[in-house]
Amino acid sequence: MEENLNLFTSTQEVIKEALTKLGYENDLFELLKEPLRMLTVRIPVRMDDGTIRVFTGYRAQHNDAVGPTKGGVRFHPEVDEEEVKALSMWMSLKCGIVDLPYGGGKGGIICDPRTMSMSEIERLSRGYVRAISQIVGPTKDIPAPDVYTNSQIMAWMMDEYSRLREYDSPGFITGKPIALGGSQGREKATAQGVTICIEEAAKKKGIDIKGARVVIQGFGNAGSFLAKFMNDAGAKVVGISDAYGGLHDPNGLDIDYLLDRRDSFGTVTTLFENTISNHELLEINCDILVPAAVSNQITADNANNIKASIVVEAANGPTTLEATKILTDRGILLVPDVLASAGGVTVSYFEWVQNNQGYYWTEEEVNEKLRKKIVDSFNNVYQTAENRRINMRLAAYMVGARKMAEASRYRGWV
Ligand SMILES: NC(=O)C1=CN([C@@H]2O[C@H](COP(=O)(O)OP(=O)(O)OC[C@H]3O[C@@H](n4cnc5c(N)ncnc54)[C@H](O)[C@@H]3O)[C@@H](O)[C@H]2O)C=CC1
Ligand SMILES: O=C(O)CCC(=O)C(=O)O
Repeated sequence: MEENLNLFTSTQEVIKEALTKLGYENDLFELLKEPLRMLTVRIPVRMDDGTIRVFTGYRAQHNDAVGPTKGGVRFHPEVDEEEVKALSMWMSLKCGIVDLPYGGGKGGIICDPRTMSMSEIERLSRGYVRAISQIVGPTKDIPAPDVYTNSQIMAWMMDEYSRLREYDSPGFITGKPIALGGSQGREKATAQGVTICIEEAAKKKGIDIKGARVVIQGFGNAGSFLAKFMNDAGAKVVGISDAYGGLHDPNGLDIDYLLDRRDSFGTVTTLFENTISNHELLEINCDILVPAAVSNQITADNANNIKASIVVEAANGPTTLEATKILTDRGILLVPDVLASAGGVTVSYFEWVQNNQGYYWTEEEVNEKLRKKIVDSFNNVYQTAENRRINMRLAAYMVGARKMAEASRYRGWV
């Protein structure tokens, strides 16, 4: 039988199983099986050569029973409607796992910013905000960065939204530059969260981070800061990659050099000749493997060849359900995306709180609060998995769905 690579239907499958295990009736699954709202927009952009290109964008709002929806915006040529829907559902689960007063949302635009000028990207970002402005806002739905979007893009989006509303609205979006109300620690937050999950998982597996061999797929916001944190902690980062290929050195790569040379899209391997493929990278001998790029990377085809004892999903959706089963059966500890990558949205929440109160915290305060959230969430999910004898993904979905389910019930929606 063909493996299911559809992120939306495979997410529905696990949500159904989690709700059943939590003892909920099918009406709740009917409510949560897809986003409450899905907006598709067409965004005309004048390109630098004078022509007009019309881009397709999406914003999905999965469930707002707990509070406003929250989640990043992705600029990538492979964005599609079903992926955005699944990403919004994962955001609901993430917010539930780290106990934030949010539901899940997510956005995306089909485009390749690597081939666009800065001013084209700015016009596209502003056009997207105008197109979705009716359904977003600081108390409705709060966007943030994701693949190929960054703090500069958040700044343009915030400026456009503030102009439309005619008042300054820093709480409309998170992941902003510090000068515009961004939070200390947000840029590194996703990698911080992943690092804390690695530390907790390593304790469970009796692995010492110092000297552990680490492979990271993706060298963007999540992957590159993670490489730095692992390197600083004394781990040996033996493999990294970007969209164009990977680098492997069993003696450990020079991470500071690579960080210095990477571009703003997380590309670095194009500077080297002896590269390996992303497929080969995942199968390198190592202790800890971190997919930190795109979805459907560990599948039934390669799950049996993974050498790591711990897989921590910094990316959204990097492992299929069949591969999850194979890895779990092989005794590999898989820390799922909805837990491992929740550091980003956690500090985004802190940023929104700071914007709302107009009072800003130090990086130490942010990091301390982040650590507590992620350690507690890891242990909650781990314990649920142990008690129920289920894998960490299903346990995470159970933990993540509970509050949203209760809130939907209290509101009388089901
Ligand atoms: N930035 C954030 O705060 C958060 C990001 N994530 C997830 O982490 C993952 C990476 O996101 P960011 O680091 O923010 O993005 P980024 O845009 O900063 O970096 C993306 C990296 O992935 C590489 N890449 C792109 N396409 C690839 C492909 N087909 N194969 C292999 N590598 C490829 C790029 O070359 C780059 O190194 C995504 O799945 C994202 O959804 C999850 C939670 C929060
Ligand atoms: O920071 C946020 O609000 C959302 C980050 C995000 O898109 C994600 O966790 O996938």
